[in-house]
Amino acid sequence: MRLVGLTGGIASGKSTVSGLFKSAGVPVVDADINVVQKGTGGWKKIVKTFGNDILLENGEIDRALLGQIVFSDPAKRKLLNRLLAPHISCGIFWEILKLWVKGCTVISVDIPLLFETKMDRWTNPVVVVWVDPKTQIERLMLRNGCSEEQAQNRISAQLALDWKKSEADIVINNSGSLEDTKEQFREVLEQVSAPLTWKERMRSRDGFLSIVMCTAAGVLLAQKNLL
Ligand SMILES: CC(C)(COP(=O)(O)OP(=O)(O)OC[C@H]1O[C@@H](n2cnc3c(N)ncnc32)[C@H](O)[C@@H]1O)[C@@H](O)C(=O)NCCC(=O)NCCS
Ligand SMILES: Nc1ncnc2c1ncn2[C@@H]1O[C@H](COP(=O)(O)OP(=O)(O)OP(=O)(O)O)[C@@H](O)[C@H]1O
Repeated sequence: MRLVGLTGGIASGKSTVSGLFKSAGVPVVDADINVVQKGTGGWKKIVKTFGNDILLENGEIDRALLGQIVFSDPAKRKLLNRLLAPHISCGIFWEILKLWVKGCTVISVDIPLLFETKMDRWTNPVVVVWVDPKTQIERLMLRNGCSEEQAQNRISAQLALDWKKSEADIVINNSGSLEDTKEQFREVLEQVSAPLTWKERMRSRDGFLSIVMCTAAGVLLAQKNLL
């Protein structure tokens, strides 16, 4: 099984490229999916830590408010990351397991903080969706309807996109048109669809064992309230 690590910077185009993978029939696991949904372990920890004021009337997390808090306060962001880390890795693990049981041989895993959380060890290849800084900030401001300062705060909350680019196995430059990106994607799809070499198989086996161990450790620590 090949786990493609899909990452990039905020608003660099990960979801756009995820969409291309899905259209090509490659399943995508989204790291963020349901992690703060009402009633989940992640939701409970957020309410316990940030209080009931973080909830909307329907009991869901007020994402806009939580985003404002954590993207303007690095200590609170670090705390949120620590609270959610075991739930995120656990969620990714189960999604991969379900797809593996179904017989999927190539799975794309969309993890915005792939390098920050060191999950790049699990995946091969690592695909970084890169965008030039000016376009990134313009797209982020447009999509989120936020100021330049707010957009910059969110960009600064992650490792530099140019550094991620330098660590990538494959780079998709999403600074141009959607058609440009689709053109690059066609080549990427060919590369990731190629059978794994022996070296890659060993690496993915080690990666899979790391996922199992990290998830088990995370769940155990979370149960003992050590996280
Ligand atoms: C803070 C939250 C509520 C903001 O929600 P909102 O709907 O405004 O943004 P959304 O979830 O679409 O995230 C947009 C992008 O922000 C970036 N981002 C999200 N969380 C973080 C974080 N903790 N640190 C740095 N960047 C982040 C990612 O690039 C992500 O793709 C939400 O992002 C969240 O719950 N984050 C914590 C989960 C997490 O760490 N996700 C990354 C998993 S690898
Ligand atoms: N090539 C492109 N041309 C024009 N607009 C684009 C292009 N690619 C993405 N966009 C737009 O830029 C914004 C960010 O793209 P996308 O949501 O795919 O990024 P992301 O990396 O998944 O973002 P996030 O990290 O915030 O989840 C969206 O509004 C999207 O429609």
